[in-house]
Amino acid sequence: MQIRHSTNPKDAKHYDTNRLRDEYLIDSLMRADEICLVYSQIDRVITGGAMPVNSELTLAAGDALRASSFLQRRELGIINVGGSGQVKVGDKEYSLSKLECLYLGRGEPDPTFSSDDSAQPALFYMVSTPAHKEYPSVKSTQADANAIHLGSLETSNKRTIFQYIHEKGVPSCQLVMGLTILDTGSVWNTFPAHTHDRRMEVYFYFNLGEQDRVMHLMGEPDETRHIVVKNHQAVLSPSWSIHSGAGTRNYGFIWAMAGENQAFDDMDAIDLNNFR
Ligand SMILES: O=C[C@H](O)[C@@H](O)CC(=O)C(=O)O
Ligand SMILES: [Zn+2]
Repeated sequence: MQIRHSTNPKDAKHYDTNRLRDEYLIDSLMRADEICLVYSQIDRVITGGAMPVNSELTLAAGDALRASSFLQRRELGIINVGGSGQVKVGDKEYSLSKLECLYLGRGEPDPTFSSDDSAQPALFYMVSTPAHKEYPSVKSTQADANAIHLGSLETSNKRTIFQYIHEKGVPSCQLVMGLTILDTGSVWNTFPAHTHDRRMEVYFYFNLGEQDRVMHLMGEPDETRHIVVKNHQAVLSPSWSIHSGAGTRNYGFIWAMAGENQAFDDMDAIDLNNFR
């Protein structure tokens, strides 16, 4: 598990391209028969990917957590962005097709991941946050999610937000998680951009081709920077940073948040007059 520290916006404005990428970009999450994990000190969020091809993979605590199991003091959200696969937790087995979500509550045994077809491996993206009580583990399909339609084709940002783990959906201690799908011809996400001082966020991009890129925008609203992002890469967004972007085509992204509250609407839209 790679460890990353928190950063201060006063320092971040002096970062060059490499440093920005080292701190905020998670460039490799889906590697065959591996579980990739990044522990960020920003709200202690763990971002990970599991890509089982020829073997079953187990998510274990490892040394960094000093815990008896990964979920001893944590909760976990999993969304599959690949072929269908299985998540085994104790004597329960959950089948996850593309874009289905599984919430695992505190206290669950170490989950194992497998693919139904090694030619079309499952790609389990996951985000975990500290948890202080048990909530039931729940699988949700896209139909179970709360769908919010936003944007328009005129502004190249027609998209649908699917909220899975959130205040009015699957309950959790602090994790809020879902995904957004852009319509064909729409390339902009989360514009006008916003910040939320009470929560950090992680964006994970998917449904991009090899030759596609998203110019992910970050930074304080009056000190914006960009990170060039490929398919299946993620970007950490501290609470002081905007998180937005434009791609070379339409795409999807999984967003996950942790922090002080779970109020999705507790965000501050950027006044475009102060946006630089
Ligand atoms: O705080 C909320 C998150 O940034 C995302 O849910 C926003 C988003 O998916 C979108 O505008 O498309
Ligand atoms: Zn946000």
